[in-house]
Amino acid sequence: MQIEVSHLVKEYKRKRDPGSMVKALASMFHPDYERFRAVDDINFQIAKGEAVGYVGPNGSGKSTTIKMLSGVLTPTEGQVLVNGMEPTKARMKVNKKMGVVFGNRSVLWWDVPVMESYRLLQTLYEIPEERFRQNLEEFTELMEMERLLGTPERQLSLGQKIKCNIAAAFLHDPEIVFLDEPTIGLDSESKYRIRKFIKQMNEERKTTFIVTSHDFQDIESLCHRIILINHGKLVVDDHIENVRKNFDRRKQIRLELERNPWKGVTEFEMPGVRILHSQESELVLEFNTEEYESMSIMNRVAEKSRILDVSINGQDIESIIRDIVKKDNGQTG
Ligand SMILES: Nc1ncnc2c1ncn2[C@@H]1O[C@H](COP(=O)(O)OP(=O)(O)OP(=O)(O)O)[C@@H](O)[C@H]1O
Repeated sequence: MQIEVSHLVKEYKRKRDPGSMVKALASMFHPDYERFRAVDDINFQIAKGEAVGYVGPNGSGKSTTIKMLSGVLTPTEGQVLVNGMEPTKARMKVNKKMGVVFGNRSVLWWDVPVMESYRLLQTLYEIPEERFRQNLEEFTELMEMERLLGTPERQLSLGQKIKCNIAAAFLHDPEIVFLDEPTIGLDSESKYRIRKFIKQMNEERKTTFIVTSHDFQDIESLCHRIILINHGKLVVDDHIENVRKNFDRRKQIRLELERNPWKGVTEFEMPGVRILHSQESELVLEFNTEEYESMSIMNRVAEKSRILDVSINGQDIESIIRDIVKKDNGQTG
């Protein structure tokens, strides 16, 4: 396995909630700290060439995990091995095999042409000239960035900046690349190009990817597997298709009716079936697949109106994940 994470824990200190105004004032002078687990006993393994979406709500511990995988933070307990090495102990060696792309941070120098930044990275990572040239040629062609190389970063648009940062992350032929919100703030054309480039690197070079993103189109288009964490604990680790199969609980039926008897009605007569939309001839219902089958709902509708057309949709992965998190938090609905 290329990445092995076992019983990984990271504890931070945070100020204890004082509970009352008086205590809050007192705690300004004598703050009372408590330790809490941002990452709490996580285990997973990632093989070379996998593309994994590491997802979870804000504050669930994603960045903390990635920082431990890349050797920036030392685990409180447990172990991370990258190619058999502990990242904090062999930081230079491990870093040479890694690349990072932060959608909202840059590794390029603000004031110098992009090419000069690349040259500095070449020196830093000791990239042989021939390899550097081949990679640069391939990346500039794939992401159409020839014109950008002579421009300082400060003059680039957000999309151009991200393209240049992505190319920068791949110049030293990393085996593992961390992508943190790689397409944040981009238009759909730039998103498409960037995702295409990343997929190509994954398929042709077998680069391993760990993607943390709140944009589930990134996750769906780039990753085969999802690891979901919540409050620092691992909740799901499976192929996206299995997550869809095992957790898709809500379906929507869109019906075109000759006459819609539920027009202006807010409740459907079968408990638990929700009316999402009801117009002249269109009715959209949502139901839980553990409670009902689509046929029984359609039969009930057909008792009152002729059905002209019907389509049935499952949940998208984003709403499936949202439901799993809600359930894990002990919420319903
Ligand atoms: N240096 C730190 N000191 C104390 N607490 C921290 C520190 N860094 C993060 N935390 C806390 O640890 C928890 C996990 O944070 P982390 O940044 O790993 O979450 P995340 O899943 O990456 O969130 P987001 O999606 O918002 O980026 C949060 O409660 C956060 O406030």
